[in-house]
Amino acid sequence: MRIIAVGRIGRGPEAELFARYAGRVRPALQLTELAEARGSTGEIRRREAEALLAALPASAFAVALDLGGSMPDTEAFAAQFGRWLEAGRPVCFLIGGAEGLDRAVLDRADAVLSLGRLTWPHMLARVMLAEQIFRARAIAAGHPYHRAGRP
Ligand SMILES: C[S@@+](CC[C@H](N)C(=O)[O-])C[C@H]1O[C@@H](n2cnc3c(N)ncnc32)[C@H](O)[C@@H]1O
Repeated sequence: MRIIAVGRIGRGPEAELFARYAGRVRPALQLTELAEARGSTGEIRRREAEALLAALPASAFAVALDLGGSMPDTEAFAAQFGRWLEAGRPVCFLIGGAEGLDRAVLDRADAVLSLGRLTWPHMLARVMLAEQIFRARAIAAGHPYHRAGRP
């Protein structure tokens, strides 16, 4: 499984947090970073869309991260993610840059996932996604990391 994301995380707290969660995921969670494009808002979206789609394997099951996507709870996401993995296509999550994802990416996506109605910086979106992927795999494995329900 792979995250294909616009922007380079460099060093810093976001990189440390991403590594903390991504490093625990099995099978390994790969990261492909793409350069942020320049130009007008439309040009940025279009150029970043071209790069995202070029980095996406033709056989991939593409999951676009977008505010307009479905908003499953953690258990539903874990179940859905398990089915995507079992289907055998490489699962690739796509995260946009500051201007968001172009329509072309959303049209290619096999699923569109929202992390909630709040807009997050793209570097934090990648951290939150990595945590949820780790949590989903922990649920699938029966690992006690996820404590379901309220105390
Ligand atoms: C700063 S946001 C882009 C905001 C942009 N104005 C838009 O409406 O999409 C950068 C990227 O982070 C991801 N992102 C941020 N908040 C998100 C959320 N609540 N749900 C899903 N993805 C989110 C998306 O991939 C988005 O393209």
